[in-house]
Amino acid sequence: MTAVVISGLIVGLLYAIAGLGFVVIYRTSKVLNFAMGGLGAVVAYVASDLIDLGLPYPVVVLLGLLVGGLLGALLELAIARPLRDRPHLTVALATLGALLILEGLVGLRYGFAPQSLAPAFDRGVGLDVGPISISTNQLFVAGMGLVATVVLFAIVMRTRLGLGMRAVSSGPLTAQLLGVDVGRVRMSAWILGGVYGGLAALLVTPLTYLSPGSFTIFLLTAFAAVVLGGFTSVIGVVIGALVFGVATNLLLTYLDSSLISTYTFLGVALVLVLRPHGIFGRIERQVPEPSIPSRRRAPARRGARASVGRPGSTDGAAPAGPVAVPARLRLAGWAVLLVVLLVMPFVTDDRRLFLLATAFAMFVGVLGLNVLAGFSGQVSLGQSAFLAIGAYTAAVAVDRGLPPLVGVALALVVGGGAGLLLGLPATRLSGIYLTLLTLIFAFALPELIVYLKDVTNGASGLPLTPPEFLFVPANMYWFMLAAACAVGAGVMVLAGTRTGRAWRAVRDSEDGARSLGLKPAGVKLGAFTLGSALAALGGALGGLLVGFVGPDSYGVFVSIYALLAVVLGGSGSVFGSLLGALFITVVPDVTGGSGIPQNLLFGIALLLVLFLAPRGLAGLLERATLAALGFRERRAARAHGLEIGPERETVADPVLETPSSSDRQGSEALLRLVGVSAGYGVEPVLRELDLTVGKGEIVALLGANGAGKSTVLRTISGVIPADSGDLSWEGEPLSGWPRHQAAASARRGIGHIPEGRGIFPDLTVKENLDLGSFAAPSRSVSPEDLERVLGYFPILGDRLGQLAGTLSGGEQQMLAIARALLSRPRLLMLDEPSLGLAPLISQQVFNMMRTIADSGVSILLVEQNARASLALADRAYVLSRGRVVLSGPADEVAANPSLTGSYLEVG
Ligand SMILES: Nc1ncnc2c1ncn2[C@@H]1O[C@H](COP(=O)(O)OP(=O)(O)OP(=O)(O)O)[C@@H](O)[C@H]1O
Repeated sequence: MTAVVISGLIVGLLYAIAGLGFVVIYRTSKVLNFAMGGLGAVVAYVASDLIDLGLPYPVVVLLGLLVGGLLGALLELAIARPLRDRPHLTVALATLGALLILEGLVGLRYGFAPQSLAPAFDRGVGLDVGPISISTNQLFVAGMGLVATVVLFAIVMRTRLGLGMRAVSSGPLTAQLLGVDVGRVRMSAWILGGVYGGLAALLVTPLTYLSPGSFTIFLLTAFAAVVLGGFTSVIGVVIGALVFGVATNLLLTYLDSSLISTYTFLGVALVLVLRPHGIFGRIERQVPEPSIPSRRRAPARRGARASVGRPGSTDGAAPAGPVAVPARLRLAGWAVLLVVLLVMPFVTDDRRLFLLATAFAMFVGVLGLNVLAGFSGQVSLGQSAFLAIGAYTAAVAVDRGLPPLVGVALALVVGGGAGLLLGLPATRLSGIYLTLLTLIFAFALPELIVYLKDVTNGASGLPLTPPEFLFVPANMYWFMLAAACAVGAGVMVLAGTRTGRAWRAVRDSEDGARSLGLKPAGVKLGAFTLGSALAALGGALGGLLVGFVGPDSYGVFVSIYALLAVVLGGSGSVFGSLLGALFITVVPDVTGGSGIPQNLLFGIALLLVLFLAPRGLAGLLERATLAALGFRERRAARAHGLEIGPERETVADPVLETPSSSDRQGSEALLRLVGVSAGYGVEPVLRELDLTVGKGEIVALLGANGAGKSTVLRTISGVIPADSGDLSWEGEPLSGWPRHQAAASARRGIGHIPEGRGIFPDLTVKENLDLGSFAAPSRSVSPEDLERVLGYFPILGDRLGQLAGTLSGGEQQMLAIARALLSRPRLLMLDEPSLGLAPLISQQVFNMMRTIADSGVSILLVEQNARASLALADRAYVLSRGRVVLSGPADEVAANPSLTGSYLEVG
């Protein structure tokens, strides 16, 4: 028993190392890095080469870690960075593409046959404790595991980089405003993740075997262990991995070891149902931040909004698309396709017909996954299991004497039932937890099939002989085509109904869907059930084609290929599913003899699509057809009565008084904006704005809701770029600063406390204050600085060890100001500092601003309490629809009769 626990702990440490690599990247970039499996494979093969060269083992390990780190950096540069403005799922899929490429390349270089990697030490006994003996290699693995865990814990909890990582994890924009170089932090995390992935591969491979895909299989199990523990903390990951390692070892020893994945699945399902964020995890609290659309995306989004749910959009509405395809054209496209498919049996040979029939069966399964992932936003990796359920249902039915077609019909029903059962817990989970549960299900099912050998004939499989008329290849083709047409048309019709709209509403925003009166869990469960039923049908059809079903045909990689087909073809598109299914069926057939690994081709295709054609091959084809027919975006949109981009504002801007000419003078100006226009999409929010802040001045920025006040602050601190005009800081242009503009401006002395304060709730008060050091001139917070700032806010001194999320609203505001002051800003911009504060606390905050200004720091204040801010300020600007309509000394602005009521209530 003790020996089992000890070896379980060692396996657990291995899971922990791999898991830490995952988590460090996930926390900072919100990307599930599937490419880690390929990275580990490269490291292990390089190590094997180096050992063959006769290098000493420590050198091999060091070089292996170096390769891991370099690959981590490469993945960040090539995938995470260019795709950083795209949804996290897209980036995760891109890492899946990278995984396939890395595995393919490794296979090309070293072959796919399993090999062994020598362990660091031989397996001789290293330690005898009573009856238990631990091998030297086990001791080595345990030692490395412990060191790796402690080192990562120290980095995350005790270093400046770790503090930056934790800040980026819960509020990347806010971290930037504090001077954290988010790009550099993320790069460091990917390097660290690569090193940990490499280390895990070096330690695991000698215990198992070496093949291009072996480390990926280990990683997927490690992933289960990590999510079980809780994805949010280093300690949670380690404890979860250890518990998982010991539990699976105990199960392997004392229960039937052939059902290990099934037990794992049941255990994980139970934990996730009871604790949806893992045993030790909790929901990571995020700093509320505005979502800033990237420039490139903005127009496409408008297009997407215009095209979703369009009547006549028979394809069930692609998720995004700048061009709305006229319904007639779409119908004509389908008609042409149908004609081509109908003439196929008369123009091609039996082999090709069989290939196409296979693609149609695959299409049914892929469309099932598209209903789940593309239409309703649930990424499942369990599709292979449902394909297996369908194939086996039909085969068992035939085995019991039922006609094959009845078996196929039963597959649909049983698949739907199984989907309903798994969906009940799964659809209540969000994001990666749903993916995880379905992934483990996919692992467990082939094993369960072998175990239930009385019914399934175990590893030998079962025949699934089709009815006699299907022995003729052309008949098989017609049959599969008819099934594909029926399913495709059914999903298209459904996508255009209330149900389809509900899927898309839940996919786009669960909260939004709830506000429309929908129940997201029910909608998702419906989609999950349908998706599973279609997968099972696809599985049964596939079984009929081959005439046989066996457990080996339904590994997890089949799920990955199905997901690949969805994305390649076009997520949320029926036509896309057909193209995707054709791609994954036909391409391997065409390239089979070339010696190029299939994964390499799939990976390259996936990356190309994700980078160049986010709507998949279907979108690409659609665009090409429209271009060939002379459609242009705006013309196509107008043909549908749609408008791309908002109407230009026609209401004249009321001008109270021309801005004071002193704005354009003021040689002592610290900050100067001249003719600045800026915004978030196509239309500017700020229009030709002039504004200055002098040294030591308090300037108030007033205006009604939506006038653009926060946008002015965001433009100054570089959160959004100015479209035109000049911004200068002490006479130097602001735009000349490096890329991470917000971090750069913080370091140059522009402090920006955003609306909502930007406090990191899961960091302590002291850690929040330490973040002030990132933009400080000395890049550190000296004890004197801390004492000076705590002198302003003594209450914070008593709360240094407390989590900032537990502070009162007033204390949080004080913390935000104190943190900003620690970076020694020369201009402090505050956005609604009194929002939600009791009058007395508000007054204290205002008094503090006066003291700060008296110490030489300029203040630009956006404040809803106009009377209080005018009383405090030296000068004021009044904004309306992004233009300055009144400016001057604060008392003159306050006295202006047209101010009251027109733009804001003074007082
Ligand atoms: N993150 C964003 N993405 C897209 N548009 C935005 C974003 N933030 C603001 N806007 C738009 O810019 C305009 C100005 O908003 P802004 O928040 O600057 O106004 P404000 O004067 O600060 O208003 P409030 O007092 O209500 O905060 C509004 O029309 C708003 O819809």
